[in-house]
Amino acid sequence: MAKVRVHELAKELGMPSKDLLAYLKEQGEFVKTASSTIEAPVVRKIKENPPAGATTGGDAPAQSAPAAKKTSPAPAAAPKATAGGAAPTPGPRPGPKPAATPAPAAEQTVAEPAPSAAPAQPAAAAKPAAAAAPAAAAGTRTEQPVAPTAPAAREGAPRPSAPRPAQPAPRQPAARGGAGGAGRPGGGAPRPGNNPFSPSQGMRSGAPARPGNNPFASSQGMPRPAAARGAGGAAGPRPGAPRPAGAGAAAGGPRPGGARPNPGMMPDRAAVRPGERPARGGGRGGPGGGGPAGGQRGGFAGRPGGGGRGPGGRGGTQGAFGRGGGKVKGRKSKRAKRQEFEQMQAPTIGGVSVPHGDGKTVVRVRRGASLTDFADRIDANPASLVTVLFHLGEMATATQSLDEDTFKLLGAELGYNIEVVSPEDEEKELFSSFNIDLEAEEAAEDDDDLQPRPPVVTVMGHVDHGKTRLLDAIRNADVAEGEAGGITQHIGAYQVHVEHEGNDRAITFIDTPGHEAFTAMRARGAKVTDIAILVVAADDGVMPQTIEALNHAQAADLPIVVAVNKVDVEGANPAKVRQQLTEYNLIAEEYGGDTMFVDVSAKQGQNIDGLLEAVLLTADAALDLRANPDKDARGVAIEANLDRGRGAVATVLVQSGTLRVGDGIVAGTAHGRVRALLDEHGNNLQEAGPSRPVLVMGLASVPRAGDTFIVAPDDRTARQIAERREAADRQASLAKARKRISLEDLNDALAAGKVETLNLILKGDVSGSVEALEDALMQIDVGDEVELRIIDRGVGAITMNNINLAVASNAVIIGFNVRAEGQNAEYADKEGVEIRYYSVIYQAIEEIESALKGMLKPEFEEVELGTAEIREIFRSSKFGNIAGSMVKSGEIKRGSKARITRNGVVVAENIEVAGLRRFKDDVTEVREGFECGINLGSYNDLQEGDLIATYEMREKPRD
Ligand SMILES: Nc1nc2c(ncn2[C@@H]2O[C@H](COP(=O)(O)OP(=O)(O)OP(=O)(O)O)[C@@H](O)[C@H]2O)c(=O)[nH]1
Repeated sequence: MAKVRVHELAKELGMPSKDLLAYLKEQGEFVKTASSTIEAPVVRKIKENPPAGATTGGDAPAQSAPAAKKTSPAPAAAPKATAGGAAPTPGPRPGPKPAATPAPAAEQTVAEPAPSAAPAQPAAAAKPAAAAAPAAAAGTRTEQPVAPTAPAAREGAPRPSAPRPAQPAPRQPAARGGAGGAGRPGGGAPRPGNNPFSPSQGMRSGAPARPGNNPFASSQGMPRPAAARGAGGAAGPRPGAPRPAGAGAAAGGPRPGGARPNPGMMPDRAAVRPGERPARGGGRGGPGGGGPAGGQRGGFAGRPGGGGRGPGGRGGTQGAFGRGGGKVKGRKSKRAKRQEFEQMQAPTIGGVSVPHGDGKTVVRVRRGASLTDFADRIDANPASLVTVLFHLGEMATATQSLDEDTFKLLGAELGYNIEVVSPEDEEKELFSSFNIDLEAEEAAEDDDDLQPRPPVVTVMGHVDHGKTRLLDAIRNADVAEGEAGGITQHIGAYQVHVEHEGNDRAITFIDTPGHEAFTAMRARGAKVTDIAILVVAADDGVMPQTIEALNHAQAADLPIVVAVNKVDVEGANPAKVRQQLTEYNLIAEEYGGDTMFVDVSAKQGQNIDGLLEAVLLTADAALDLRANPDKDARGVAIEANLDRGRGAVATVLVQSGTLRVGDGIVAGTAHGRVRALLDEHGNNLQEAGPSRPVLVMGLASVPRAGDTFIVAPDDRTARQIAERREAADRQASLAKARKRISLEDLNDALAAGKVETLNLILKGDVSGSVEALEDALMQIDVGDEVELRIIDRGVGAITMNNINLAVASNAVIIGFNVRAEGQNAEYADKEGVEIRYYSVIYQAIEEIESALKGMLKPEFEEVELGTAEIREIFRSSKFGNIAGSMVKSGEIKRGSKARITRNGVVVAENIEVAGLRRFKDDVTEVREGFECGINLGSYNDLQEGDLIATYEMREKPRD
């Protein structure tokens, strides 16, 4: 959901922005100006509880409840204040269950009684209150009585956000359609109709509906709550529905679950709340439902040769409703193109020639493969497969990744048994061909083999909240080793030692802050991190990337420790951070949750040991961190680069086993023999055990961040594994590198073959920058006319191979901090290969973006030059009809294009002004207010009163 700004909300509430701003500031929200954004949960709260001065906004029950609260805060707030000690207790982290700090309750409701009640809080009374706090916090909103005893409170409301799943509200299908009114009756069943894209319609009417690759399906992408999907009738009881689905009824009365936070408070879920959005019937049906019919009628209503100007000419759904006649853009809209496509008859399978299997032939494709990949395997034309798939009721472009179901469907039709192989399976197969079975190896380990290992931690959070500073501070707090500030090398990860409960404990930190790197590694299947530290600046609060990081960490099932940073800054409000995060299911221990929040100042090095202790406590409580050190090492490459003096160097994290100097190792497509191991202090190590990050020297090439590594039984095996991986990568890289054109769009399939492509080869000094550059380039949006393909990428100098590939595929090479030297440069020159060198990523992106824009076909727009009204028709045997006209506006130019309208209706267009005369003289132009004779060449259907408008097409600059 888009964030709401202060002035927008103020408008909605019918009050001046500055009053709302003041109110928000009073409430402790981080807003500065009227255009500051407000978090969704806060918006909701404000709407439910509008401040004094609001004239509208807030639904009925919400308004009445807060009104009661506002006028008589005592009943709600007083018990809480006395029972709970309502003041936040910022500062150093209190004990695991400290005297309760039910800050949210205090803040959200009435601030005044809190401070006075706080200091005198006896510890004994605080304990039960601590557990009751969240319930109390939320309960004040609806004046629901709060159970005074701790156990009851725990059961009823263990944590403010957690109860979502605890209160399943069975959906009542009947209520949905009826109450909503707008809901399509019987939304659960596919509507019989003309949707050619429905897998359950058309040629294969028997095929069951299933999630697929239909770009129009609303249910694709991230799984969404059942309520969000159109055909949700089948969803049954929906856990977490805070109010009954009979929304009509629920909207009026107080919410049954009102005492708890509900999903509506979560910004990302607010959009799918059941009561607010009538269910769409059948995801696929939605936008396309009226499409074909509308498109056709629109087309017929328009002039022949539709798509031109004139009434109904546009041929879109507008035409279907009798509107139309608007200006036609230079390009057809996606919708128009789609409708055009819909109007085409679905091609029959006999119409295209595709090789058929015998029903048993097994074809293996990689997960994420496209029709092009499959076409390669069976020696077919990808465009034909697009057609076949279309015929089966699925739309996909030739380069779009298909899911397994779609491949199965296609395979069944063509007589192939298509097996989709995941990268993990591929890896397993590869290893097993060398008699290496990592799973069996692990399964054979028993408890005696496993030794405790240090946790591996990643620091995430919003920009500028202090991630880097915190990592620095932690590095410097390496007290046990007495090497404060002694980490001399950046190797991508480091280990610190702390004294914990009398033991020396190590913690490994990944030194690349941010969830992007973390997720990129995860995407490659590398599970590196055990615990995430979520850094939130206490003076800024929860920000968009805080939530993003949180989601990424939760998606990876990582326990989270929250570092509330910058507590030294004036105006820091650590309690507020705790309160904000409750909305996202991170409940501080102080509030009865199980997440440790630690107030720190990275800048002043304050309470870093507290944070490290929290990491260890969380690791011990939530994880079983053990590994077998007595075997060949297995792990992940964290970072790698090409070093001038040392060759390829890679920082790897050993995950199990022990890595030793002299080991034969293969990491991704790189292999070699470990020549030296260095730690973060630059010390030479002979070996590295589980959770130890080390810099490895001796690899022949540079692995990618996130590549897994293993110690191979011998050098030859290592080399062969690397080569096999490289070959597989090469095969997959072309298809994978293709920039996908908007999923919604099927034009690319139609236009396949016509698409202009910019092929790039990226080379850089460090794998990280090559990846960053590639990601950034893939995000360049240049519309659908140009395709950007990264056909190869790698670390190191620009080689002869790169240049040959560039020659073969007409590609441009981008050298990021690397060059083609000596004869390679000459060769590139000779072959006419363009190599562009950059050392600043943004410059590279900018230039490529403009290059792409330059490649775009010019867009033209029509510019009207002038109009003239025909006053008299002169017939000439030599020239045909001459229109004696008066120029009404602009000027009429010889040679320009003309359009004739009669009573407002276009009767002809694209006619050339062949001759122009003033009296007896031929002229090139005649201006407004003058009479002239216009000759329109062979076009003679002219009448007095017709309007001749002249225009020309001018190239439109791209923005
Ligand atoms: N006062 C104060 N300033 C801090 C603290 N921690 C970080 N800062 C400052 O906040 C700014 C941002 O800190 P960084 O560590 O660069 O933040 P980051 O999260 O790594 O930022 P990105 O790398 O841009 O994502 C710097 O100016 C730091 O000096 C702190 O505890 N107190």
